[in-house]
Amino acid sequence: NEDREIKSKTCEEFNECEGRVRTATSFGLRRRKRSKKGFSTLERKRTTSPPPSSSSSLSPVGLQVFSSPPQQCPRSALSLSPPPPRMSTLTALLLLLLSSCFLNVARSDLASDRVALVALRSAIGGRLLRWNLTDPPCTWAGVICDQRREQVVELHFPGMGLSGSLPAGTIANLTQLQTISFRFNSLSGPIPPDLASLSQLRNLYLQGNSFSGELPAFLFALQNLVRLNLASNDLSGVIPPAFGNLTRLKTLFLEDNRFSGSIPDLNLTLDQFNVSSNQLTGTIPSKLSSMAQSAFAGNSLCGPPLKPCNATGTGTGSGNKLSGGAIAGIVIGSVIGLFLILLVLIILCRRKSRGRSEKPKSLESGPAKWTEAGIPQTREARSLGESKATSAVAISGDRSGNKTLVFFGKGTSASAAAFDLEDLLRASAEVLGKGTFGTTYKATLETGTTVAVKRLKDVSIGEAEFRERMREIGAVEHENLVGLRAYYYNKDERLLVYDYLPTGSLSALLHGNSVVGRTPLNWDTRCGIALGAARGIAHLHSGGTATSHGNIKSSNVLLTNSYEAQVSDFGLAHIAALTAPPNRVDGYRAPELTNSHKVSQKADVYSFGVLLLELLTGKAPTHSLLNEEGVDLPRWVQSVVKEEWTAEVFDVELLRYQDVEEDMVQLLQLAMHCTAQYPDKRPPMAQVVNKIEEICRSSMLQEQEEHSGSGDGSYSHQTSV
Ligand SMILES: Nc1ncnc2c1ncn2[C@@H]1O[C@H](COP(=O)(O)OP(=O)(O)OP(=O)(O)O)[C@@H](O)[C@H]1O
Repeated sequence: NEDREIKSKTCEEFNECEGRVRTATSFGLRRRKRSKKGFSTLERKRTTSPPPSSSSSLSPVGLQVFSSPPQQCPRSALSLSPPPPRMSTLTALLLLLLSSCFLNVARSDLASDRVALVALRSAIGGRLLRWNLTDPPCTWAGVICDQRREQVVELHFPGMGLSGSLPAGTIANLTQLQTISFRFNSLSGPIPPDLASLSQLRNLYLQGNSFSGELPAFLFALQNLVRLNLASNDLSGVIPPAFGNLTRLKTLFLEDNRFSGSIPDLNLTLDQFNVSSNQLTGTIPSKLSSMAQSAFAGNSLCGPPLKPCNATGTGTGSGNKLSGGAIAGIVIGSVIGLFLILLVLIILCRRKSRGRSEKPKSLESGPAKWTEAGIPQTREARSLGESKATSAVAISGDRSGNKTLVFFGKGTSASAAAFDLEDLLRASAEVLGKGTFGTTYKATLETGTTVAVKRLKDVSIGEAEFRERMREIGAVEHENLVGLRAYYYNKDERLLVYDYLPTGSLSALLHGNSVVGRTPLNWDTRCGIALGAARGIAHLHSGGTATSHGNIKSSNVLLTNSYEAQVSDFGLAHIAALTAPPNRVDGYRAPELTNSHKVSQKADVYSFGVLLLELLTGKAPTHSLLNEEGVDLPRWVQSVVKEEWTAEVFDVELLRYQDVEEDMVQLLQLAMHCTAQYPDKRPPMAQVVNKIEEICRSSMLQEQEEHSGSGDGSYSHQTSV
């Protein structure tokens, strides 16, 4: 009876404690799966060791119970065999000895993990893995331990410049590893034989290295593997049918290697699969026919989803195989032919349009100018097909002779009627980009003033309504909003004049061509941008429930010289909503907006959430299909987080800021909150601002101190490398 009592007390304590564990992990982000080894130890322990004396001093073993459903606890307690006779002192002593022995084993587990990590570091990392060896291994960058901090369960060393091959006897000793991410390093040699010992391994990311040789047999004994990414290595040989043994496998990426032979008929239900850019031949197994064509591109494969196979097992076409030279000849011939046809067409078109528009000769050679026809005569403008569309348009004043720009605001470069329409027309212009509402140009006036001019297309609302809308937009002044400085209206042409922000957009900064010397954004800068953009949007929303932006995305977050964010294009979605639907990028659009004319504050919050995810992951939602995960950004992040490998979602650039990891996770949680599927579940923008302030406060304060301490007034966004 005493024994039964003790056991049910233990269960109560465990359940009480479970509540706490749940709260601590309620976001589901930091939770780690418990190891099987832990469970089996528990089973042994539960029948042998005395219960912990209080819930606050629960041993780690006690916590293991919570991985079973709560109701199982009393059941298992009651289902125990009849109570044993009273414990003798000797038995109690023996139990004490056993439990202390167990704790020592746990301690020695971490000690041996530590030894393995140090060996790994000296083999492939050197100083690149900046660990303070006097700290416990669970605090080392990229090393994640189980909840009891007794064993290493995950290693994340993406893009850290690691090189060399993994010697035997290093990671083999980290027996509880569930996730290994060594992606985008320079590791070489065969697939590490040490992996054979890691029976708990679920996620293995070795893509973007120089591993070579054939796929080893031990890989197919890792029964727990769910995700395997070996893309972009130098692996060769065949794809073994033994992959079929990995019954839990959901993701298999083998693209960009030198695999040959055919794809085996795997009896697996894969969510993600890619073998493109190898030397594979033969028919695609029917089970893989639902995958995208791109998953097989760059091989000599046939069958759905590619073209049907002929008798020889290659793509349809003539039975006789064409030689490589013949194929190359045909391709080159077709390209040249096509090019010539295009050239003739272009010459004909240009002659025709020249005749029609009687373009002044000086424009051909002179500096790019806005002409009286309102055409910025730059090569870019012409290539965008603008000349033709606008050649009949003249900003020569409407019938009433109105040739004036209407100005708003005060005291900035573009305001205070510092120039008139004539000045604007004489300015040299450069296309910045073509968006939903028209084309935006950078116009440099002869005085040296630079402004951004948006040339609206397809606005069919009446003049009075247009002018009223402009008055409303022009009245909005906020440091995080790109203010409308002036506009021009006549029945054929509408120009909006804004301050020009030289640093460009967040989109260009995050995803711009990786120009040499491009500065990656550090954590503080990203925090500041998130906060600035949130404040700008919150200011718009403070104008009443009917006010919303309607087109929030990273190309509409512009940056000042000191990397402060200003949100642009506000108010335009409402104008477009009255005419044509805004061409909002799907990746930012809230799921409830099936009718793209609709805009709402809650939809803005969703778009802003996607923007936060973009800042944190470095991935562009518009390119979601190109993400290796092949899903939209919120869904992808959710799936990664659900699988408990949170660190994987963050931009590689951010992974070096280990001291703000908690802040990053909190911002990620906020982004997920903003992108909740149901609008009611999303927080209002004012709340979002408060939360970002709270999350970013410490790092921003620190940065402000450094800033004021530097005394030169400059703001550095350089990443400390
Ligand atoms: N005031 C400005 N200063 C500097 N760059 C600007 C300014 N306004 C717009 N841009 C840049 O010009 C380009 C075109 O902008 P535009 O607003 O026409 O299209 P978009 O932002 O790509 O799409 P959308 O029209 O849907 O907002 C974008 O790269 C944008 O970042």
